[in-house]
Amino acid sequence: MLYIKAPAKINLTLDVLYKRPDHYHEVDMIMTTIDLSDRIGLEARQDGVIKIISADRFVPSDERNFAYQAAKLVQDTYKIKEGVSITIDKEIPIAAGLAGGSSDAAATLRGLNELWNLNLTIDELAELGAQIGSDVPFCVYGGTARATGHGEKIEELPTPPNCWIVLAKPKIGVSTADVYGGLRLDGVVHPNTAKAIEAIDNKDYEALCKSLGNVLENVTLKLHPEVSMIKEQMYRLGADAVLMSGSGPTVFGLVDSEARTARIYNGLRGFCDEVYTVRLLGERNTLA
Ligand SMILES: C[C@](O)(CO)[C@H](O)COP(=O)(O)OP(=O)(O)OC[C@H]1O[C@@H](n2ccc(N)nc2=O)[C@H](O)[C@@H]1O
Ligand SMILES: Nc1ncnc2c1ncn2[C@@H]1O[C@H](COP(=O)(O)OP(=O)(O)OP(=O)(O)O)[C@@H](O)[C@H]1O
Repeated sequence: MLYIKAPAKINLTLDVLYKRPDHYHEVDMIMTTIDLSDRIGLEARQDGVIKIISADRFVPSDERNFAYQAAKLVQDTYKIKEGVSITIDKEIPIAAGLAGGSSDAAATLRGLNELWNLNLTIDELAELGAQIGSDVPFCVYGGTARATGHGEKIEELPTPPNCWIVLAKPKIGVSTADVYGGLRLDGVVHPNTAKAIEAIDNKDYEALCKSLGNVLENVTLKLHPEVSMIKEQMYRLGADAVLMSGSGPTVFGLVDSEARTARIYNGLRGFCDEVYTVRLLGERNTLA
């Protein structure tokens, strides 16, 4: 069995520039991987079948699974006769704004490149990934990056200043399409992406904290007031900066002291089931 780690991402910034004539929005965002990961196991099979195995009953076991779609895309594109059993050990909360399904697809692409001896470059894997979902190319590379276009154009960035990250996910799932659909661009406050990149370049933690921003936040906050409540609690408990990731509903807080991280974690556990303390995973992926 070949095992590949599939880490979650958070959006340090998420700006939307305009609505495109296709069903996408033009975005400009900074994403970074965190050490909360699913584990993907790949085992070759000779019968041509793609089989998804997961103990988590919320993970689809058919062609709706992004890892399945990744394997099918590779089979069809490169006329592969072999099949694969894909085991998904799920740690990343589902429909959380943490790109769990996208990361599973990306890990499957990287793994199949090895299992089926495809010799594709990481750029070619990312291009394939864009056919599955907007977040998949970033997940193929990992690390930290600026993503533009509908999310598929990736420019590597240095690792952000070191800190702890507390994640809290309220008990609701959010549809990304609904959140983009509810966005009204007139009057939105755009994050300053250039300033955030400068803060990352300079490893300036305080400047990074000041430049976080996500234009989708207000849409999700209006739909789900419990997200606002978690944001307020995180601030009250002492996080240096607090933001919703992606289309939500997961909220993350940046903290530069271990003691404060523990206090925030313990304080949030009181009223939120899914709370995690994680670190940034600075490194970019090499091929699996
Ligand atoms: C919110 C983010 O997770 C931030 O990283 C991404 O922008 C969304 O990435 P994703 O979940 O991989 O999104 P996709 O599966 O490609 O698209 C789901 C739906 O979200 C909307 N969508 C997505 C990306 C984008 N740039 N504009 C959009 O309007 C579209 O309605 C699309 O049909
Ligand atoms: N491998 C997978 N793991 C989890 N969910 C999956 C997977 N494949 C498909 N899905 C479906 O995708 C939907 C979104 O789940 P996912 O966890 O990827 O959302 P997300 O983290 O909010 O994504 P993003 O941050 O990219 O918008 C779920 O409703 C789920 O049924």
